[in-house]
Amino acid sequence: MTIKLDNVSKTYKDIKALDSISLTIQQGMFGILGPNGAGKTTLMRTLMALQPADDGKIVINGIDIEQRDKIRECVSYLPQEFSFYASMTVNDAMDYMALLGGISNSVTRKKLINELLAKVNLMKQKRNKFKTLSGGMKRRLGIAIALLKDPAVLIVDEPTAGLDPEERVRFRMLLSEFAKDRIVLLSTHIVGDIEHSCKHIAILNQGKIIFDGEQQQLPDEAAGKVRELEVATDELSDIQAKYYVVSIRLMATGYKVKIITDDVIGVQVMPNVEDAYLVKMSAQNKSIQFKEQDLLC
Ligand SMILES: Nc1ncnc2c1ncn2[C@@H]1O[C@H](COP(=O)(O)OP(=O)(O)OP(=O)(O)O)[C@@H](O)[C@H]1O
Repeated sequence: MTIKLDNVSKTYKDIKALDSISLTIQQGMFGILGPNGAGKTTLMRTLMALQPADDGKIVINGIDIEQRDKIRECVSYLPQEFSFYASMTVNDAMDYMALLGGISNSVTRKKLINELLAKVNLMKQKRNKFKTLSGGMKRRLGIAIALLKDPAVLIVDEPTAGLDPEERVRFRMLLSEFAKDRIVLLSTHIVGDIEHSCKHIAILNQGKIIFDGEQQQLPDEAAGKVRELEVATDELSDIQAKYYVVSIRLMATGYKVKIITDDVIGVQVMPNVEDAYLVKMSAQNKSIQFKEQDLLC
């Protein structure tokens, strides 16, 4: 079970959304991490054969991406915003999608639907209308629908967007379960989405792969570049202006600030995965500004 991309490029007018991407993705969970505009959606759409690349070669499980119908048979996609007919019940939604997918035998459909709803823990909600489901339940229904055709590849966009912490954990565990016998590709800009579930990750930035490997390599590569210092309240803005700030924690007096730098200042700390990701990004894109919600205040 493999996805192989070889020098894949895609340009929209003057924007190179994918720039000579080469990747090999094996069975299990694989994370594609990158900021907004990195090219993640373009990559996902290309892998689903929804749009062609301009250059390069993609082969999924031995099938060339040019064989679109065959590719669509083995690749399923769960979008970030999964929506359905509001008044349709969970069971009817599954039945409708199974019928559309060509499962004409009603006994086969019923058995499959029950199996999948049990797997995603939605049996109790079987007769509930879509509009009454929580965000997490909707996403779990989305997964059950995506699995109807038993795809070899499941692509999930921003897996935990809008979910509460408990649902996030449950959803990640569910995806890990489904990755035991298929490729589950997670596309996200949130490190936490892939941190505990994906052994292998690729970081995409401005259409280029800037890291491809085991997640645990990342902190090692960033070692020596992250430092922590305590600053008084009136010094904070100077530090923010001078350094690439990763996080800010409010202390009894002032703040504890984590920065990316080669300067010998404060104390050196071992980077976590998120710090290491930001070290990579800072090396690529010096002008990135972090939004306030990205910082721990
Ligand atoms: N149809 C299009 N026409 C023109 N430019 C596009 C089109 N689709 C995407 N782009 C541009 O290509 C680049 C990559 O976009 P893409 O949506 O693939 O990134 P992304 O990583 O998915 O971002 P986000 O997380 O914000 O969805 C961006 O600069 C975007 O503006």
